Amino acid sequence: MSIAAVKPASHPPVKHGKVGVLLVNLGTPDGTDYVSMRRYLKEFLTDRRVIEWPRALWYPILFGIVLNKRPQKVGKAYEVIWNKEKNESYLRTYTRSQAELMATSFAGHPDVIVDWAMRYGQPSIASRMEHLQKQGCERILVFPLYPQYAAATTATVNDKAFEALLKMRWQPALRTVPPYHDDPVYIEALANSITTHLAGLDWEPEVVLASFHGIPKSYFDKGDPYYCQCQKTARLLRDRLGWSKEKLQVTFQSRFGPEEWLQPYTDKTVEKLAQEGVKRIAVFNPGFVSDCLETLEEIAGEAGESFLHNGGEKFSHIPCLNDSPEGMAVLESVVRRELAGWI
Ligand SMILES: C=CC1=C(C)c2cc3[nH]c(cc4nc(cc5[nH]c(cc1n2)c(C)c5CCC(=O)O)C(CCC(=O)O)=C4C)c(C)c3C=C
Ligand SMILES: [Fe+2]
Ligand SMILES: [Fe+2]
Repeated sequence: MSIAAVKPASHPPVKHGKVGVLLVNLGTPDGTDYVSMRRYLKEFLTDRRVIEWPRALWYPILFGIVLNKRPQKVGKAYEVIWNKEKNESYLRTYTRSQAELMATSFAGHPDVIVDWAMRYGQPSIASRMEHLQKQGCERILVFPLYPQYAAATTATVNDKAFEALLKMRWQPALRTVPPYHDDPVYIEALANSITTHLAGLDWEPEVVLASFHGIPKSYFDKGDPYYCQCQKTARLLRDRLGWSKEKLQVTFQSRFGPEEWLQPYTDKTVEKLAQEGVKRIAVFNPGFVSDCLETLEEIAGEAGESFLHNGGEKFSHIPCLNDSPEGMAVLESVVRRELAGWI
């Protein structure tokens, strides 16, 4: 007997048989004003995967000091790098564009639906998971947009995705994308973006810094593989480019709070290189899929100023892969591999 024969005429139409792909990046405030910034930072900094301190110790500092002062300070920094045309941060602009371009590349697979979400702020992971499920996705691939795994980034995205299933009667099957820090397609795309960018300059850098976002050293001591994966990305890039450890140096940026973070620090290294007489450097951010506050303001802006202020002469920031054809080739090759058996 066929299904059609047993389904009563009154049965509501049910969408099914689709596969969802959900690209997820870190997050972004809705605006640069105090209220939007505070809402965003509160969601971010109450995440136990981000700040692992005991709540009794952290909350008085967070609610007493950080959430009173930081929204204004960081809001001003966001204003400098805000995408005025779209009235949103570039992280949001690039993430949406990546999802749209990926959807185009899956045009030959009408059963695949590509969407995007943010871990903090809007659109939330839960809202997009629910939307995918309602469109008939019985399988969803969640892609935390971080080449190197960290509990503070990858794991918290995955936690949220699984949390969204808690509220669903008809749960889709869920897959999560593993880190791709050593994927040859990713290494090749980075190498090409570096060489293309440097070929466009009328000077050659003495040193190129691969600046990754930092994490507290204590997270590494507890077993986070992030540091090792950053080092492996850099080693593979050195091999590919034929560069020495002195030419391509790894640093860690964006320290937050009083703890020791992964070293060497980007800001201190930039200062030191200039003071030691290095005149020309370039910096790129291999751990960031898209340009954002941390790359545009902290590196292209602040680090550049600091290098020139301390005696350096030439500074260049190499953009992230963003929604470039090379960047999309990386994301698409990872997604196609992880969808194996589903499409
Ligand atoms: C203890 C705090 C933080 C950890 C650990 C951390 C890890 C981490 N973050 C990224 C990527 C991004 N972080 C961004 C902004 C940002 N990060 C923190 C704190 C920690 N990050 C804060 C408080 C902020 C907000 C800005 C500020 O107040 O300084 C962003 C930018 C978002 C944007 O909208 O532009 C990204 C991206 C990684 C990859 C990482 C660990 C590996
Ligand atoms: Fe961060
Ligand atoms: Fe920062």
